[in-house]
Amino acid sequence: MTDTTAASLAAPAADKPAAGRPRRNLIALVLFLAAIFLVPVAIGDQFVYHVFITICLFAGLSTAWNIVGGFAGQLSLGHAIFYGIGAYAGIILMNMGISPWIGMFAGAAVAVVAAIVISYPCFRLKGPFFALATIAFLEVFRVLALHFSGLTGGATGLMIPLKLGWEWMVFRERLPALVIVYGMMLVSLAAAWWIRSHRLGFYLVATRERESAAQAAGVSTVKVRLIAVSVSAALCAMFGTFHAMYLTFIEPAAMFSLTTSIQIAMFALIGGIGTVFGPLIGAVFLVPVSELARGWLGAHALGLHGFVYGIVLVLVVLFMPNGLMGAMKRMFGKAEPERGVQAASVAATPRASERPAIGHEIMVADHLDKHFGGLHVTNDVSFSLKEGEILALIGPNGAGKTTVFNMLSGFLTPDSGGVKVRDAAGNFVSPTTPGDFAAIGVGRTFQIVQPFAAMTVEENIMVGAFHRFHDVGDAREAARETAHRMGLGPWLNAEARGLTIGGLKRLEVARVMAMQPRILLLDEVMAGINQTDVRRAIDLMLSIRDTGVSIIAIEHVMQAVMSLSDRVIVLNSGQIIAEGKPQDVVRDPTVIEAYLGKEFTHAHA
Ligand SMILES: Nc1ncnc2c1ncn2[C@@H]1O[C@H](COP(=O)(O)OP(=O)(O)OP(=O)(O)O)[C@@H](O)[C@H]1O
Repeated sequence: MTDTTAASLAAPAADKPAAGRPRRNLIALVLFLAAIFLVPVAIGDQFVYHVFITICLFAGLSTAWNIVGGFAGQLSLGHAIFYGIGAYAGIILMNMGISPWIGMFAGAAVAVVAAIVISYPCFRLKGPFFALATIAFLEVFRVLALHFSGLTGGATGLMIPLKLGWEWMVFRERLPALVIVYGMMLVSLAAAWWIRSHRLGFYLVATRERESAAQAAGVSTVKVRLIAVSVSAALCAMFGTFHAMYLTFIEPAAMFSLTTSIQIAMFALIGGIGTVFGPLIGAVFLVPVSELARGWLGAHALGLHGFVYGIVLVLVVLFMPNGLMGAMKRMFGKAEPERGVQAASVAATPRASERPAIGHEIMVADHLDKHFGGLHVTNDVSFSLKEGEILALIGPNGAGKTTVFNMLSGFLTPDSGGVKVRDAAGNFVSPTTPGDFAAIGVGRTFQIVQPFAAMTVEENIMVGAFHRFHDVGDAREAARETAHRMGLGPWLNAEARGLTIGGLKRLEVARVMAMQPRILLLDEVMAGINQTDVRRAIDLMLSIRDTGVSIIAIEHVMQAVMSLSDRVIVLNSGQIIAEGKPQDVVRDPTVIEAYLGKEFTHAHA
C-alpha cells in the first residue's frame, strides 16, 4: 500500500469527532450512575430501595443479555436458564454450608458449560428458530429442576437457611443488597463496554450484520459468538445467585421462567438493543413503571397493571423504533447519518514507476468439480494465478464464476479437486475454511455487496484491519489510511447503509485491502458504477497490483478486462472454454459465440 496517497489527501473535517462531546457524555453517565445509588439511599424508604434493587438487577441481566442478543444479534429467549442455574447453585451450596460468594462463581462456571453446549448447535439456527430453540431448552431446564427434586426441592422449591450477614449475602436491611447488586450491575456494564469497544465487539457486530463478509475478513464467527454467550451466561448466573439470596426462596417455575427471559430481552429492546447503555436506560424507565403500576393498580383490578404496562411498551415501540437511546441521540445531538451519500471519486492513485515482474504460481485451482443437486456447476476447472498477475474470469450469467470464487475462498467445498495456495514461506498449503483462506492472505469481495450496515465506514474497514492489528487504535489508523486511499475519507463517520452502490463497492474493496491480502478475489466490483469511476477503479486496481498483490477479477465490464488483465479465462456452463491474453481471447470464435457476441468484435475491430 502506498503511503504517498494517504499523505497527499488531507483528512476531511467530517472524520474529526466533535470536541468536548465525549467528555460531556462521560460526566452525564457518571452522574446518572451515581443517582441510581444515591436516590434510594437519600429517600431511605423500603419500597424505593426495592425498586432500585430491581432496576440494578434487570439492568445488569439485560446488559449481559445484550452481549448476545444485541451485539451478536442472537435473539435468545432462554437466558433465564443461566439466571436459574446461578440461583440454584447459590442455594444448594449454601445448604451445604458454602458461602453464596463461592456459589456465585460455581453457578457461573456451570452456566458457561451449559451455554456452550446449548448454543453450539443453536447458532446454526437463524432469527425466530434460534429464539424458539432457546425457549425449548428453557423448558428442558425447568422440567429437570422439577424432576431432580432431591437436589432442587422439585415443585416445592428451596428456602435459604437462616444465616445473616455479608458472608451469606442475606440481610435484614436493604442497603447492603443494593450495594451488592449495584456493584454487579457496574461489572456487567463494564464488561459490555469493554467488549463493544474492542476487537471482539467489532467482530460480534460484523457477524450479526453479515456473517459471510465477517468470515471473509478472517473472523471465526462461531468462536466469537461462543465467547459472547459464555460471558453473558456467567454474568446472568451471578445475578441469579444474588437474586435467590434476596428472594430467600426459589422454585423451578419462577427461576426458569419464560416471563423473566422475555423481560430481560425487553429492557434491552426498549432501551436500545445493541448499545452498551440501552439496557440500563430500559430498566431505569420500565422497572418503576412496572412496580408502580403493580403497586397502585394491582389491588383495584386483577391484571390492570399488566394492561397499563403493556400500553406503555406499545407506545415506546411505536414512537421510538430505535429504543430510548435512539430517541435520546436524536434529542441531544448525535446527528443521523447522511443518507444516499455518494462516495468521492477515487483519487488518482500514484503508480509505482515499474510493475514487479510476474512471478511463480501463488494459487492453483485443481480439477474443481461442483454440483448443486442435478446441476453440474463447475466441471473439471483447473487454472493457476501467478504472483503479481491480474487474471480476469469472464463468462455469461450462470457460467459458474461465483461458484469458482466460493471454492477459492473456502465458502464452498468442491465435490472433487482442490485449491492450493502458496504461503508466505513459499510452501503450497490447502486451506479449507474461509478463516484458513483469510489467514493465508486470500481476501475477497462479494458480487452482492455485504456491508456491515449498522457500522460506520471507518468501523467496516476496521473489521478488515483487525486481521493485522489487535489494538483498536492501530486498526483505526490503518482503516483511515485505506479509506483515504479509496476515496472514502469524507465518509468515515457515515453509516455504511447510507452509501450509494458505487460507494458500497468501494467499501468492499477497502475492507479487504485493510487486511493487506496477498491474493485478491474481486467479484464484479465495477458493476453499477459510472464511466469515470470505472477508469479510476482501473487505476486503483493497477496500483494494488503494483504493490505485489495477485488479483483474480470476475468482471463483465470488458473495458476493464481489456486494460487490466494479463490473462483471461472464459467460463461457460461450468467449463473453461478459452484462456489466454485478452486480445487473443476476445477474437476466439468460441468466446464470441458463447459470451461476447459479434457486436463486441465489430466494435473493437
Ligand atoms: N447455492 C446454490 N444452490 C443451487 N444452485 C446454485 C447455488 N449457487 C449457484 N447456483 C446455480 O449455479 C449456477 C452458477 O451460478 P454462479 O453464481 O456461480 O454463476 P456466475 O457465473 O457467477 O453468474 P453471474 O455472472 O450471474 O453472477 C447458476 O445456475 C446458479 O443458479
